[in-house]
Amino acid sequence: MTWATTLAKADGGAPPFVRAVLESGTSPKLLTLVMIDDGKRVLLGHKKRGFGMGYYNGFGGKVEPGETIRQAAERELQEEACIEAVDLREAGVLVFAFDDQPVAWEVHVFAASSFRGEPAETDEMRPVWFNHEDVPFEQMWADDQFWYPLLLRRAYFRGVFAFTQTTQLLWHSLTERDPGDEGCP
Ligand SMILES: CNc1ncnc2c1ncn2[C@@H]1O[C@H](COP(=O)(O)OP(=O)(O)OP(=O)(O)O)[C@@H](O)[C@H]1O
Repeated sequence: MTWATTLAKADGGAPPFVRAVLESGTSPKLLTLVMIDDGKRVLLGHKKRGFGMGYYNGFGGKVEPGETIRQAAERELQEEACIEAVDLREAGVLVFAFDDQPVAWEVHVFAASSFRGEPAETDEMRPVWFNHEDVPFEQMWADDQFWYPLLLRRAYFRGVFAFTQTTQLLWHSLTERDPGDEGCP
Protein backbone atom coordinates (compact mmCIF):
# COMPACT_ATOMS: atom_id res chain seq x y z
CA MET A 1 0.00 0.00 0.00
CA THR A 2 2.86 2.38 -0.73
CA TRP A 3 0.57 4.56 -2.83
CA ALA A 4 -1.75 4.92 0.20
CA THR A 5 1.16 6.00 2.38
CA THR A 6 2.16 8.54 -0.26
CA LEU A 7 -1.41 9.84 -0.45
CA ALA A 8 -1.58 10.01 3.36
CA LYS A 9 1.32 12.45 3.27
CA ALA A 10 -0.30 14.61 0.58
CA ASP A 11 -2.70 17.53 0.99
CA GLY A 12 -1.39 18.66 4.36
CA GLY A 13 -1.06 15.13 5.72
CA ALA A 14 -3.56 12.70 7.13
CA PRO A 15 -4.38 12.53 10.85
CA PRO A 16 -1.64 10.56 12.69
CA PHE A 17 -3.84 7.46 13.17
CA VAL A 18 -4.02 7.02 9.39
CA ARG A 19 -0.27 6.95 8.94
CA ALA A 20 0.07 4.70 12.00
CA VAL A 21 -2.35 2.12 10.59
CA LEU A 22 -0.83 2.25 7.11
CA GLU A 23 2.70 1.89 8.43
CA SER A 24 1.84 -0.76 11.04
CA GLY A 25 2.67 -3.64 8.69
CA THR A 26 -0.77 -5.19 9.33
CA SER A 27 -2.54 -6.30 6.16
CA PRO A 28 -5.68 -4.35 5.40
CA LYS A 29 -9.12 -5.96 5.37
CA LEU A 30 -10.08 -6.54 1.73
CA LEU A 31 -13.56 -5.64 0.51
CA THR A 32 -15.28 -5.16 -2.82
CA LEU A 33 -17.82 -2.72 -4.16
CA VAL A 34 -19.58 -3.10 -7.52
CA MET A 35 -21.34 -0.29 -9.32
CA ILE A 36 -23.60 -0.91 -12.30
CA ASP A 37 -23.48 2.18 -14.52
CA ASP A 38 -25.27 2.09 -17.87
CA GLY A 39 -23.85 5.49 -18.85
CA LYS A 40 -26.93 7.44 -17.73
CA ARG A 41 -28.00 5.70 -14.54
CA VAL A 42 -26.34 3.85 -11.67
CA LEU A 43 -27.83 0.94 -9.80
CA LEU A 44 -27.47 1.30 -6.04
CA GLY A 45 -28.72 -0.82 -3.19
CA HIS A 46 -30.47 0.55 -0.14
CA LYS A 47 -28.72 -1.36 2.65
CA LYS A 48 -31.24 -3.02 4.93
CA ARG A 49 -28.93 -4.45 7.60
CA GLY A 50 -25.38 -4.51 8.97
CA PHE A 51 -22.59 -2.04 8.34
CA GLY A 52 -23.83 1.06 6.50
CA MET A 53 -27.51 0.25 7.13
CA GLY A 54 -29.79 2.96 5.72
CA TYR A 55 -27.22 4.11 3.16
CA TYR A 56 -27.34 3.66 -0.59
CA ASN A 57 -24.22 1.94 -1.87
CA GLY A 58 -22.87 -0.36 -4.54
CA PHE A 59 -22.96 -4.10 -3.92
CA GLY A 60 -20.10 -5.77 -2.12
CA GLY A 61 -18.54 -7.14 1.01
CA LYS A 62 -15.57 -8.94 2.44
CA VAL A 63 -13.23 -11.04 0.31
CA GLU A 64 -13.44 -14.60 1.67
CA PRO A 65 -10.42 -16.90 2.09
CA GLY A 66 -9.60 -18.78 -1.13
CA GLU A 67 -11.28 -16.39 -3.55
CA THR A 68 -9.76 -13.64 -5.65
CA ILE A 69 -10.90 -10.06 -5.24
CA ARG A 70 -12.72 -10.24 -8.59
CA GLN A 71 -14.46 -13.49 -7.59
CA ALA A 72 -15.58 -11.83 -4.36
CA ALA A 73 -16.98 -8.88 -6.34
CA GLU A 74 -18.90 -11.25 -8.65
CA ARG A 75 -20.20 -13.32 -5.71
CA GLU A 76 -21.40 -10.31 -3.72
CA LEU A 77 -23.16 -8.85 -6.76
CA GLN A 78 -24.99 -12.14 -7.24
CA GLU A 79 -25.81 -12.51 -3.53
CA GLU A 80 -26.97 -8.95 -2.96
CA ALA A 81 -28.59 -7.97 -6.28
CA CYS A 82 -29.16 -11.33 -8.04
CA ILE A 83 -27.32 -10.26 -11.20
CA GLU A 84 -24.12 -11.15 -13.06
CA ALA A 85 -21.95 -8.40 -14.53
CA VAL A 86 -21.01 -8.87 -18.19
CA ASP A 87 -18.15 -6.37 -18.51
CA LEU A 88 -16.79 -6.01 -14.99
CA ARG A 89 -13.80 -3.64 -14.92
CA GLU A 90 -11.54 -2.38 -12.14
CA ALA A 91 -12.64 1.17 -11.41
CA GLY A 92 -10.42 2.14 -8.47
CA VAL A 93 -9.23 1.38 -4.96
CA LEU A 94 -10.25 3.14 -1.75
CA VAL A 95 -8.53 2.84 1.63
CA PHE A 96 -10.57 3.65 4.72
CA ALA A 97 -8.97 4.23 8.11
CA PHE A 98 -11.15 4.47 11.19
CA ASP A 99 -9.76 6.02 14.38
CA ASP A 100 -11.12 3.11 16.46
CA GLN A 101 -9.94 0.21 14.27
CA PRO A 102 -6.49 -1.40 14.17
CA VAL A 103 -6.59 -2.30 10.48
CA ALA A 104 -7.36 -0.27 7.39
CA TRP A 105 -10.03 -1.34 4.88
CA GLU A 106 -9.00 -1.68 1.26
CA VAL A 107 -12.08 -1.52 -0.95
CA HIS A 108 -11.69 -2.62 -4.57
CA VAL A 109 -14.27 -0.84 -6.67
CA PHE A 110 -15.50 -2.45 -9.89
CA ALA A 111 -17.94 -1.16 -12.48
CA ALA A 112 -19.99 -2.75 -15.23
CA SER A 113 -22.29 -1.27 -17.84
CA SER A 114 -24.27 -4.40 -18.60
CA PHE A 115 -25.40 -7.44 -16.68
CA ARG A 116 -27.41 -10.64 -16.92
CA GLY A 117 -30.51 -11.19 -14.82
CA GLU A 118 -33.00 -8.88 -13.20
CA PRO A 119 -31.97 -6.83 -10.13
CA ALA A 120 -34.04 -8.09 -7.22
CA GLU A 121 -34.44 -7.17 -3.58
CA THR A 122 -32.56 -9.43 -1.16
CA ASP A 123 -32.35 -9.66 2.66
CA GLU A 124 -29.47 -7.19 2.51
CA MET A 125 -30.24 -4.72 -0.30
CA ARG A 126 -33.12 -3.10 -2.19
CA PRO A 127 -31.90 -2.12 -5.68
CA VAL A 128 -32.81 1.33 -7.04
CA TRP A 129 -31.72 3.09 -10.27
CA PHE A 130 -30.59 6.74 -10.05
CA ASN A 131 -29.84 9.13 -12.89
CA HIS A 132 -26.23 10.36 -12.73
CA GLU A 133 -27.40 13.83 -11.67
CA ASP A 134 -29.65 12.42 -8.91
CA VAL A 135 -27.22 10.19 -6.99
CA PRO A 136 -28.42 10.63 -3.35
CA PHE A 137 -25.13 11.61 -1.70
CA GLU A 138 -26.89 12.82 1.45
CA GLN A 139 -27.93 9.19 2.05
CA MET A 140 -24.55 7.68 1.22
CA TRP A 141 -21.13 7.30 2.81
CA ALA A 142 -19.39 10.70 3.08
CA ASP A 143 -16.51 9.57 0.83
CA ASP A 144 -18.77 8.73 -2.12
CA GLN A 145 -19.38 12.30 -3.28
CA PHE A 146 -15.64 12.68 -3.92
CA TRP A 147 -14.93 9.61 -6.03
CA TYR A 148 -18.26 9.12 -7.88
CA PRO A 149 -17.47 11.86 -10.40
CA LEU A 150 -14.31 9.92 -11.35
CA LEU A 151 -16.21 6.63 -11.49
CA LEU A 152 -18.92 8.11 -13.72
CA ARG A 153 -16.39 9.46 -16.22
CA ARG A 154 -14.52 6.13 -16.08
CA ALA A 155 -11.30 7.51 -14.65
CA TYR A 156 -9.35 5.02 -12.51
CA PHE A 157 -8.97 6.40 -8.99
CA ARG A 158 -7.18 5.77 -5.71
CA GLY A 159 -8.14 7.43 -2.45
CA VAL A 160 -7.47 7.41 1.27
CA PHE A 161 -10.24 8.47 3.66
CA ALA A 162 -10.07 8.99 7.43
CA PHE A 163 -13.18 8.52 9.56
CA THR A 164 -14.07 9.16 13.18
CA GLN A 165 -17.19 7.93 14.98
CA THR A 166 -17.49 5.41 12.13
CA THR A 167 -19.25 7.71 9.66
CA GLN A 168 -17.74 11.18 10.06
CA LEU A 169 -15.19 12.00 7.37
CA LEU A 170 -12.18 13.85 8.81
CA TRP A 171 -9.76 13.98 5.88
CA HIS A 172 -9.20 12.54 2.45
CA SER A 173 -6.80 12.46 -0.45
CA LEU A 174 -7.79 11.27 -3.91
CA THR A 175 -5.87 10.75 -7.10
CA GLU A 176 -6.74 9.80 -10.63
CA ARG A 177 -4.41 7.53 -12.54
CA ASP A 178 -4.08 5.19 -15.43
CA PRO A 179 -4.49 1.53 -14.29
CA GLY A 180 -1.67 0.51 -16.64
CA ASP A 181 0.73 2.96 -15.05
CA GLU A 182 2.78 1.09 -12.49
CA GLY A 183 5.00 4.06 -11.65
CA CYS A 184 4.84 6.05 -8.44
CA PRO A 185 1.65 8.06 -7.97
C1 LIG B 1 -16.38 4.02 5.03
N1 LIG B 1 -16.87 4.37 3.75
C2 LIG B 1 -17.41 3.52 2.86
N2 LIG B 1 -17.78 4.07 1.69
C3 LIG B 1 -18.33 3.31 0.73
N3 LIG B 1 -18.54 1.99 0.85
C4 LIG B 1 -18.17 1.42 2.01
C5 LIG B 1 -17.60 2.14 3.04
N4 LIG B 1 -17.34 1.28 4.04
C6 LIG B 1 -17.74 0.06 3.65
N5 LIG B 1 -18.24 0.15 2.41
C7 LIG B 1 -18.81 -0.96 1.65
O1 LIG B 1 -19.89 -1.45 2.38
C8 LIG B 1 -20.00 -2.85 2.21
C9 LIG B 1 -19.96 -3.48 3.57
O2 LIG B 1 -20.07 -4.80 3.42
P1 LIG B 1 -20.57 -5.76 4.56
O3 LIG B 1 -22.02 -5.91 4.44
O4 LIG B 1 -20.00 -5.36 5.87
O5 LIG B 1 -19.79 -7.02 4.08
P2 LIG B 1 -20.30 -8.50 3.95
O6 LIG B 1 -21.46 -8.54 3.01
O7 LIG B 1 -19.13 -9.34 3.59
O8 LIG B 1 -20.74 -8.69 5.41
P3 LIG B 1 -21.56 -9.86 6.03
O9 LIG B 1 -20.78 -11.08 5.69
O10 LIG B 1 -22.92 -9.76 5.36
O11 LIG B 1 -21.55 -9.48 7.47
C10 LIG B 1 -18.85 -3.26 1.32
O12 LIG B 1 -19.30 -3.33 -0.01
C11 LIG B 1 -17.89 -2.11 1.46
O13 LIG B 1 -17.08 -1.98 0.34
